[in-house]
Amino acid sequence: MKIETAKVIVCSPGRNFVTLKIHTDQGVYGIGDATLNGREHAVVAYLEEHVIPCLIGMDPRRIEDIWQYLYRGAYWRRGPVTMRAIAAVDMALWDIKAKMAGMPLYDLLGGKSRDRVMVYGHANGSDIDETVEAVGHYIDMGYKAIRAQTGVPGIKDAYGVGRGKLYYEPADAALPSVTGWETRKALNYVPKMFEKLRATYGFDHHLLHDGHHRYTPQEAANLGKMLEPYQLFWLEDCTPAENQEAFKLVRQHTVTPLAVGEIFNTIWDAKDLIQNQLIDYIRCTIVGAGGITHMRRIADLAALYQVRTGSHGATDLSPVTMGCALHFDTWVPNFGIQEYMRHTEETDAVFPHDYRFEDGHLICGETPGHGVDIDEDLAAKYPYKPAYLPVARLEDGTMWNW
Ligand SMILES: O=C(O)[C@@H](O)[C@@H](O)[C@H](O)[C@H](O)CO
Ligand SMILES: [Mg+2]
Repeated sequence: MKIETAKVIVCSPGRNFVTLKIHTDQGVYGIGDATLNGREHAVVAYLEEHVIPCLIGMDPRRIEDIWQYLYRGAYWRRGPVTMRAIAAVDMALWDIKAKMAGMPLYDLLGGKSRDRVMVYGHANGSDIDETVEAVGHYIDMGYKAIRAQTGVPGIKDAYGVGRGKLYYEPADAALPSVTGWETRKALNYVPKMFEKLRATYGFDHHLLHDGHHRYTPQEAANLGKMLEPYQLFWLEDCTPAENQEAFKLVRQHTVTPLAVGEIFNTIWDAKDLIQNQLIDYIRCTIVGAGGITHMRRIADLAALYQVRTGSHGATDLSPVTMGCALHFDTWVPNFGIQEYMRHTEETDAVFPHDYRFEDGHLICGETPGHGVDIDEDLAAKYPYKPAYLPVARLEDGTMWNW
């Protein structure tokens, strides 16, 4: 069996997506997600110029060997561009293998460990009252777990506050928009939001919060400690994780569960955090961390240390990643939770899929493969539009972490 052709499809049905489609000489094709929000064309070039020419003629059944070839063979290994390109190839090859086997991907991975996958949605508002109302909207939609983010008085465009009710798209401008940040103001306001949320809705629902890399380790420890009475499911990205050691300081001061990893792209980014049990959930994604092949390694390492998966699932991860993630989540023994920021109807039309939302959970389909396809004719109607993620500056103009 041979890879006959492969092509990259770039489209923008509501937001930009990069999709790799691999055709084999047996008439079966597979697709993979290669979207890197705000840097899409870097991955397009990597795939078209440096990966696809090597793939032609390879045996698509040799998923592991192709993964090792693309990882070790690049010499310049790791990084978000390289690993997203490898992920797209990997997803497409697993899609092909499952189609050839006539089984849904979760079956090929080892079968179901659960029938459905608990997800969390994004509730946000310009202030505490608006966010409390938004959380109520998610509870009414049946969510068991809800992330809550609020605007903060005195901070321009604080992280996580969307423009619409259900959809939130941070990549909002043809050049990076400038947002503000001031940690002290956030530390004085965020705990009040969770106090109001628990007072309003009690403790029956999981509440989550994303620190989005904004705090120093000491500030993150302070926030984690202040949130303890509200029993969060997790505090995410509480401090930048390049220095994995930093989480020791946070862990010493708080029992609020910690989650990190959406910007990680290999197991090496997470190894010390997991082995030293500095986190409770690993947020790596199939598109961000080298595909299903590498995500299995990350999940298996995490399982040794009782760390559970909590994969990133923002709108900038295409339905192809969501489809693969749901099959993975249905199989993986140490599953925690799956983020699910709903895609727009335009996006869902370009990427027909068989997963469905029900009672606060997602259920993957039974179609052979990962259950997601791309309508190329419809995709062509949505040309790429440059869109950057914002940047963040402190009040004195210092560049900060968006
Ligand atoms: O946890 C999350 O969902 C966020 O961190 C993301 O929405 C993140 O801001 C975007 O994926 C960036 O493209
Ligand atoms: Mg996040």
